[in-house]
Amino acid sequence: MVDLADRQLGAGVIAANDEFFAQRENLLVPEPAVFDPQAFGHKGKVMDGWETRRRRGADADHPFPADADHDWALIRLGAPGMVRGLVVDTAHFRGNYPQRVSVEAAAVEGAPSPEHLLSGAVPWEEIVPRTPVRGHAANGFTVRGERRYTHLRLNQHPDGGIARLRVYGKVVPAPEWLGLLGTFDLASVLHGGAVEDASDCFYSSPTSIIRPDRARKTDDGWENRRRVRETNDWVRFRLAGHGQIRAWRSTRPTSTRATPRAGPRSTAATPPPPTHTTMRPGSRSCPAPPFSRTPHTDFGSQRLPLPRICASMPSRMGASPGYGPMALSPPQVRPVCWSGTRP
Ligand SMILES: NC(=O)NC(NC(N)=O)C(=O)[O-]
Repeated sequence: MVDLADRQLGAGVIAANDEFFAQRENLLVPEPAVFDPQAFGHKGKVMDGWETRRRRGADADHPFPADADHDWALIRLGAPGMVRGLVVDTAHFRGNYPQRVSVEAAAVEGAPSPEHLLSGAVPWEEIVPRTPVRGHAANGFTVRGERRYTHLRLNQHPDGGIARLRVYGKVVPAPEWLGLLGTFDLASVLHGGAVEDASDCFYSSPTSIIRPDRARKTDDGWENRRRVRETNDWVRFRLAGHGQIRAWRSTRPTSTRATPRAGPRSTAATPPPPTHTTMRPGSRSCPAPPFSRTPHTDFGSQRLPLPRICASMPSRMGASPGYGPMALSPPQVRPVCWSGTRP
């Protein structure tokens, strides 16, 4: 699945009501959050995340925050789509994480301002109800529903700090936009292409090679582990829809083949990946969602690509290992149990 809130797809945190201790933009930094125990600034502990000030009540007669008091951040998704899962990562926020979080979502085309999004004219739907979270943990939520969203509102009740937000889902571009483009990259994640499977993801995810941005360094690409065996490494892509191939292009080391041999689980005679294709407006077909409709608590048991890819990236994930399990199970949204405990 794709992180719809990936900064490299164009996602951004466009507003927040408060960012006293740490800036909202940190929420979408691609790398794991870091912590320097010696780093203190004029306001307090330097934190890698979005952290608001502590709330108090309205006056001496009401010393504590009211039930409705909360802090919020507005996120523009890099690509519109259906949200399947969220990770609210409170890494390194051990005493200053929020007591509860909630997430709302809306679909507004174009580039709406924060003022417009908050004006009351935009209908927001709650996709994660107010739910207690753990500190220094990756708090995972499964989201069900077929609605397509462009923006999220992340709320912390009543205040606190969150290191990272990841929004996993399926890209659903506007059909009118694809029709206007005419010829476009049918494999691109921005247009709904996705990686279905791959022979190896040891160093990095193969989704890297269908991202719209240019690779800047080696780990911006797909790299498998080095070994000798009977087959080449392979990736199976799901294209955005049926299309007429005009051209295709790949950037690869010279020793690899343009037409990969089918891997053990790939479809036979897989053609080379198309990149520039024409799609007839309205011809796009959405594949079945990767989540089942039954409640579940574990991404892994649903055979989702996320943990499999993460699990096969020990060199990267090793930088921030361990996420505590959660015991909460609200009706529509279920926290995901992750193995291990943060050090
Ligand atoms: N040590 C802290 O984290 N203090 C406060 N936060 C920061 N960032 O200083 C707080 O508790 O809100």
